[in-house]
Amino acid sequence: METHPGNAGANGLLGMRDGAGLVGRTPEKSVPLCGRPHGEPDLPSPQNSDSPGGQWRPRGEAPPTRGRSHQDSPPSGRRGAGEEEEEEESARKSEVSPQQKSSPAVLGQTSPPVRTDRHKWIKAAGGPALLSQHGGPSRFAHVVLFQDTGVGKSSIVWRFVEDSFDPNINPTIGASFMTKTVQYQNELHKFLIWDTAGQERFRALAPMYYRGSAAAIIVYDITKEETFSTLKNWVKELGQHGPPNIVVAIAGNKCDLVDVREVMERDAKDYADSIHAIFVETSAKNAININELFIEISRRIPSTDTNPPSGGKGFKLRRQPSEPKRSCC
Ligand SMILES: Nc1nc2c(ncn2[C@@H]2O[C@H](COP(=O)(O)OP(=O)(O)OP(=O)(O)O)[C@@H](O)[C@H]2O)c(=O)[nH]1
Repeated sequence: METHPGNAGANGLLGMRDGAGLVGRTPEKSVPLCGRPHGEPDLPSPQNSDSPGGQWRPRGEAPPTRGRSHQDSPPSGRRGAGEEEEEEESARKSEVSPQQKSSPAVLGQTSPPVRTDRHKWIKAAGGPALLSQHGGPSRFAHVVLFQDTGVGKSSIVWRFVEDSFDPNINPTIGASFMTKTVQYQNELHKFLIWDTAGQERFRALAPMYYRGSAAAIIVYDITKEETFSTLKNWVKELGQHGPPNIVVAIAGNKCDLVDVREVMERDAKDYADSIHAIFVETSAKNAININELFIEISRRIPSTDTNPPSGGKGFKLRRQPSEPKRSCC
């Protein structure tokens, strides 16, 4: 089991968060938006996944040791699976909590390497058929998150990887890196996630992160109209300078705060449709549509094998079964 937050500074120092867990079966259809119940959940939550190694803990229990930081260079392009393995091993050498993520002091901290139960876990997840030649997940996807500070990028990633939420999370410095492996159809997909800092002083670093990415999640805060405006600048930049076939996803975060909404869901959806982007309203706080967002990204990233993913056109969004029952939006 692995978990880990961290940061990268403008000087190229970066942190790593690492985790793995199972997300269940294939999404089936589209529609639902934040807070609307949409039938029975079709994806097991992290809590009820059977991930060996105790990746997911019961709610209320203290988080596992989390946070890894290591010193490295930002990505200069997509890397091979073998390099990713090395990257992970390197990252296991030190740890940092999410509360510490902006503290330069933690960047040099180290702790004993954390043992990974990757192979055991993969076997339990589905057997050798899911393994790639090198024994790891069969697909890797670099995903990067962008936007202004405070929209909830880190919280989304933290929710996805660790299924936790920290209301006092610190601003990201530079960027942080985390991983999570999910099952999609008959494969294990490993997400390698760059969470970039939203503060203006780190703006110039963005190209280093999106150049090597297969997908970009541009997050806005539904309670702040200006974040929806800046989102369009990111879309434009990605269109001009990003990888040609990068999958773009737009996430309207904080949909638990619907009472103070400034961005209409319909407007955002229409815009997303106009640029052929994935769209979803999320709540990192209430764990709404976070897994679904990543699963849809996984679905849209072109497969390199001869068996392209099958299934419907959309994906089914749902309220996470692990969440409180109160309505969101
Ligand atoms: N109500 C609510 N608050 C959220 C949600 N997601 C994040 N927040 C809060 O928004 C604030 C900013 O969250 P972050 O995840 O640090 O935002 P960020 O976009 O990563 O910010 P930078 O790291 O500075 O780029 C924190 O106080 C979070 O607790 C959400 O879904 N709902």
